[in-house]
Amino acid sequence: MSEECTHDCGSCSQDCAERQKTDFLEKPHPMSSIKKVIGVVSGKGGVGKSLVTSLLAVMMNRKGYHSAILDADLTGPSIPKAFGIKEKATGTEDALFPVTSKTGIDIMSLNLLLENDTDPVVWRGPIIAGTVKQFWTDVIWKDVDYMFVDMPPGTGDVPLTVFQSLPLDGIVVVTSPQELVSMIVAKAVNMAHMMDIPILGLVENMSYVQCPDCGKEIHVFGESHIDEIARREGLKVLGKLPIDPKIAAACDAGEIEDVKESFLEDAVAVLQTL
Ligand SMILES: Nc1ncnc2c1ncn2[C@@H]1O[C@H](COP(=O)(O)OP(=O)(O)OP(=O)(O)O)[C@@H](O)[C@H]1O
Repeated sequence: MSEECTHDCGSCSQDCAERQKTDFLEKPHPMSSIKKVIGVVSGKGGVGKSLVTSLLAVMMNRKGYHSAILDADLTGPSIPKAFGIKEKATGTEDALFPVTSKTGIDIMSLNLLLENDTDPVVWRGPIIAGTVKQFWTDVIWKDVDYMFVDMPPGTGDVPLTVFQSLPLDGIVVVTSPQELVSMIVAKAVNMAHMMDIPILGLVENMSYVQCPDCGKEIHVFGESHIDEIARREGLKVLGKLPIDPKIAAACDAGEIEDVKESFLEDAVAVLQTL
């Protein structure tokens, strides 16, 4: 503690031994039961974060765990479409109920509450962040083994709220080869360290294209550096997903649960150890 200490930790950045930890964690609905909460993050939009969130939920569900998805990407909620969910979420005066997919994955997303899927969400940051918190506090999540939180891209207001309000057991960082991977990964790593949240590992999406004739892997964005970066940061690589027209078609058709390829087996193995 410095001699000038005012005992007001809120206005001081010193990381001294006396520092009081501020706990912003929100309590889930009293009728909820959620064992593990995993955040899926990316440095920028469009790298396939929602796809990886969906595939992780599908694969864990296939292993016999009850999966759920909290879609915190409110301005680009793509989860319901990938699962082909057309119905709307219902609720009572003091609770909301998630919609269950055809294989039993519970999902809450803003698009399940909007009258039209195409309604834009022209809300300011604090309203968006408040809504995400409500998806945690006001939704009854029953007997969930693994909840996957599809985070908005970047390190802005909403990801920060999720990091502070939800008891995350770990995060998975999704990158693509054409990102400035090293810097983006370092940012995510630093943010997670600041928040004391374990990084489970990295997933590289759009890593390569597999030639349908000879099976050769073509690295359209150049050679991947993910292994080298992971080594440098002391992280695991949890999977490399190819660019696959079948995946895009499954997302568009709402049939993500029918994707059988097991690109993320290493991620599943790590999740099972939590
Ligand atoms: N490996 C892949 N092969 C084929 N299509 C893919 C692949 N990864 C993602 N896509 C397609 O790219 C689009 C964007 O993916 P996705 O919504 O998962 O990205 P995102 O990072 O969550 O984006 P945002 O940050 O904007 O929400 C989707 O239509 C998806 O089907």
